[in-house]
Amino acid sequence: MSKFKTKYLVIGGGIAGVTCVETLAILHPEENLVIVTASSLVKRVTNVSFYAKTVVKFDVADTEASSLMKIHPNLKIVYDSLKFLDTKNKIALTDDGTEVHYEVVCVCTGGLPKLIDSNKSKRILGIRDTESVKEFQERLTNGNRMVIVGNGGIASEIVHATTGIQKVWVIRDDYISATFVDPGAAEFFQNSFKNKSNVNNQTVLKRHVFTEEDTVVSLNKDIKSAALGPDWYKKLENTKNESGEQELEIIYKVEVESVVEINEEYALEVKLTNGRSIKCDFVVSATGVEPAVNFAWDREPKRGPDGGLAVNEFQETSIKDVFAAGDVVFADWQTSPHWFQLRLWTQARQMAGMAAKSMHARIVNEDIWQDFCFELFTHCTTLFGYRVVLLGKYNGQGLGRDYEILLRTTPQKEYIKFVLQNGRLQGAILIGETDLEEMCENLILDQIDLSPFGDDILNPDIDIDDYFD
Ligand SMILES: Cc1cc2nc3c(=O)[nH]c(=O)nc-3n(C[C@H](O)[C@H](O)[C@H](O)COP(=O)(O)OP(=O)(O)OC[C@H]3O[C@@H](n4cnc5c(N)ncnc54)[C@H](O)[C@@H]3O)c2cc1C
Ligand SMILES: NC(=O)C1=CN([C@@H]2O[C@H](COP(=O)(O)OP(=O)(O)OC[C@H]3O[C@@H](n4cnc5c(N)ncnc54)[C@H](OP(=O)(O)O)[C@@H]3O)[C@@H](O)[C@H]2O)C=CC1
Repeated sequence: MSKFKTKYLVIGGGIAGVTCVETLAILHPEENLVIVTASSLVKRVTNVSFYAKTVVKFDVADTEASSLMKIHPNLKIVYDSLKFLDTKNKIALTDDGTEVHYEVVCVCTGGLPKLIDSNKSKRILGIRDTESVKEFQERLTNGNRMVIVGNGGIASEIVHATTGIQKVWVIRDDYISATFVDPGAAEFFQNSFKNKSNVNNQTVLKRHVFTEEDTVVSLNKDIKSAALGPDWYKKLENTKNESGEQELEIIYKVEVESVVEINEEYALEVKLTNGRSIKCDFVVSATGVEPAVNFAWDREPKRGPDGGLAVNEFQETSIKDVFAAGDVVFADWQTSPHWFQLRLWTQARQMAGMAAKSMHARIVNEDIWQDFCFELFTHCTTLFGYRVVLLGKYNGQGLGRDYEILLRTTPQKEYIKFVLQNGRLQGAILIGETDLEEMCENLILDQIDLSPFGDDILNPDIDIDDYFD
């Protein structure tokens, strides 16, 4: 049994754990730091580019955990899983019996896919790490029909990236990609992938006083490695069943009632709440994540309603000197009006940077303030081949019924939505190469009254940046 003594301890080698190590390497390189990671490959952020002060795009790369020693001279890596955290005596115990005595610890154990009907069949797949993608690729190569359940990031990416297989996409909303966009943007995406050659590219600009009800109008119209990163689905592009048919059917406003294994041409029968049944080779359950608090404690910390470790604005749990960051966390502070939690790379990175600063401040006995990045929700991603930037309350989240939406859309080129309340910008969806990120960031953060500008704010013939220079 090995024993280590350290000031700083980090648990988990995902983006949160590694960012915490990297930040501590800058803040306190002369102190000892131990990372306990269940996987020898860890995630590192690379190619960071700033679209605005808080709008950051980056790549994520798998790297050997040992490479972290280059950035932190006093780092010790324990390749094992945390089994028990004794927070009174400040000892972390791993599966193989290693004891790490720490002063401050940061728990970054991530999340696990939350599957529908997970006990019933091995053919219900969740996507989280490299191993689960390999299994998915095998099923894709040999399958003829899959059912995709869920309407968030993973489902949208799978629908876009897979070919040569029939896809039945089962969603409980009445428009696609509801986690990230609104019905209008969903229509923009669908028109792009349905009718590439037959689109009138005229720009349409309109203002509409929306209520929340309007925004849902039918369009008819056991963790072993870290979560994947932004470009994971590119691996799927070369995985095809050459003899398979390419076909997509979207079934709106239904849920899965049951999934039964059958012994017929297809191995599964999926029954839906609308009475329909679909036979398929496998199901992808892209139905969200749950926090992975997969170890025991001497005393239970406060948890959020989703089971995540509740943390304050300094990323500290209800147990002193126990910090947490990333998907395992529930943000339990009074958030700023334009920020909310979504389990994303960006937030794992931001929370881990904050946790590292707080841990360092505790050790050196300094005061600290919450980082500026928590002032504004930002997410930069790619959906259906388009750059998508989401800012603030981009879907009117929590604004009640009293807000306006200003839209500008040019089919196949861009979709821009401003969410305004009392004439002030509260959020925005920017799809395509709009170049509006910085202006929107400033307008939301400064809460400038935009009523004098009317619809000119989004008039394509006017350079709106000039107004605010
Ligand atoms: C398919 C997919 C695509 C995604 N795409 C995007 C995207 O495009 N943009 C975006 O912003 N976000 C994306 N996300 C979300 C993003 O990956 C997560 O929000 C982020 O990875 C969370 O990082 P984390 O470090 O908190 O957790 P994880 O990445 O899950 O890392 C947790 C780490 O802890 C380790 N661990 C767990 N338990 C223990 C234990 N007991 N002891 C020791 N180690 C342990 C694990 O091995 C792992 O290394 C995607 C997620 C998935 C699944
Ligand atoms: N490009 C990006 O930024 C990407 C980000 N990610 C992140 O990775 C994580 C995992 O992605 P994903 O699994 O897509 O999770 P998301 O949280 O993005 O989406 C989950 C979806 O599943 C739906 N859902 C939940 N339970 C059920 C159920 N029982 N039946 C039917 N639908 C259900 C949710 O609906 P409802 O909202 O109604 O609960 C929601 O539409 C998320 O944190 C996500 O943000 C993943 C891929 C890409």
